[in-house]
Amino acid sequence: MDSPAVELIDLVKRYGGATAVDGLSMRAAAGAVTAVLGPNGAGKTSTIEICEGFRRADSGTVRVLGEPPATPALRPRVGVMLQAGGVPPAMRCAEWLRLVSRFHAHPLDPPALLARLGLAEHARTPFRRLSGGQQQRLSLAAAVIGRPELVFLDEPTAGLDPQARHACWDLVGELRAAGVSVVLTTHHMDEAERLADQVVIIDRGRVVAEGSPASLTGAERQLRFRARPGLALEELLNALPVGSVAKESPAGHYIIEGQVDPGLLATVTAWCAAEGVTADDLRIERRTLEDVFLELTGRELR
Ligand SMILES: Nc1ncnc2c1ncn2[C@@H]1O[C@H](COP(=O)(O)OP(=O)(O)OP(=O)(O)O)[C@@H](O)[C@H]1O
Repeated sequence: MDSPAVELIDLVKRYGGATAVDGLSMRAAAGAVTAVLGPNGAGKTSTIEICEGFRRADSGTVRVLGEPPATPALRPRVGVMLQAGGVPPAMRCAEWLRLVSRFHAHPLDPPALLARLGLAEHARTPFRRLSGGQQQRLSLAAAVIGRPELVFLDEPTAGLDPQARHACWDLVGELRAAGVSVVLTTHHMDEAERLADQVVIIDRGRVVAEGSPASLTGAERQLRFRARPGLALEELLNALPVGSVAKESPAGHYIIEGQVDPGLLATVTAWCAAEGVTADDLRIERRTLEDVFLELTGRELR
């Protein structure tokens, strides 16, 4: 097996008395996109910033491209996009990218990269005058300009408009195609499903699930529909085969799990008709990563 791009064993990070990362172990495969998911405060940024060498672990083993994280030789090999900051406020876009490019032996062309991320017309704009989404894009450009072997992207599409989000996804796809290892965090489950080869879900500083999006969501299908809230699901369940599950989550959104076949579909629609209920958006689909995420991490706010 190829050596992983990132390997963490029993990682622990404490802030005062609070344990943010609590014995976390994971591997990010080389040449793959690994998405680290978790609720607010789960420990994602702490973990990523330890890998980037910006924070120190209290205990555990961290290997980044086979090296301890703060090893100077890693700097040209690893690209980093922070959640915020890192760029001097008065620095103009093009100037910053040119400066960062000088730290690398074979950088991408700064003007071409600016154009690629829709920042060409802001080349002379100081960082502090960029919008939040434009600042994000400049940080993304700086992370990849050195043609790194491994890139850490902490919430790369947070606050981006749909066009910029797609540009970011395209860039991640190209990095992957070029054999670059990508480790990213995101709160967008659709983004993880679309981009990631491997998903690691963490909660309260520990890994609660990992695998490919398809292995996490499974092959089972569900029947979903929308209708007025509060339907008598116990009655519907009586009409369904034993072992079926019917739930309302959130209010007015219904999910039927079990042997989803023509018989089940007919039973549900007949029951709805008898109840005088129109089942809107009736569809059969696989569980989404968001379903799995909520099942594993719960619904309470963090
Ligand atoms: N510098 C710090 N000092 C004290 N506590 C911190 C510090 N950084 C993070 N924490 C705490 O550690 C926990 C994990 O934070 P972290 O930023 O790693 O989570 P996260 O999963 O990245 O969250 P989010 O999705 O909100 O970005 C949180 O409870 C947070 O309040």
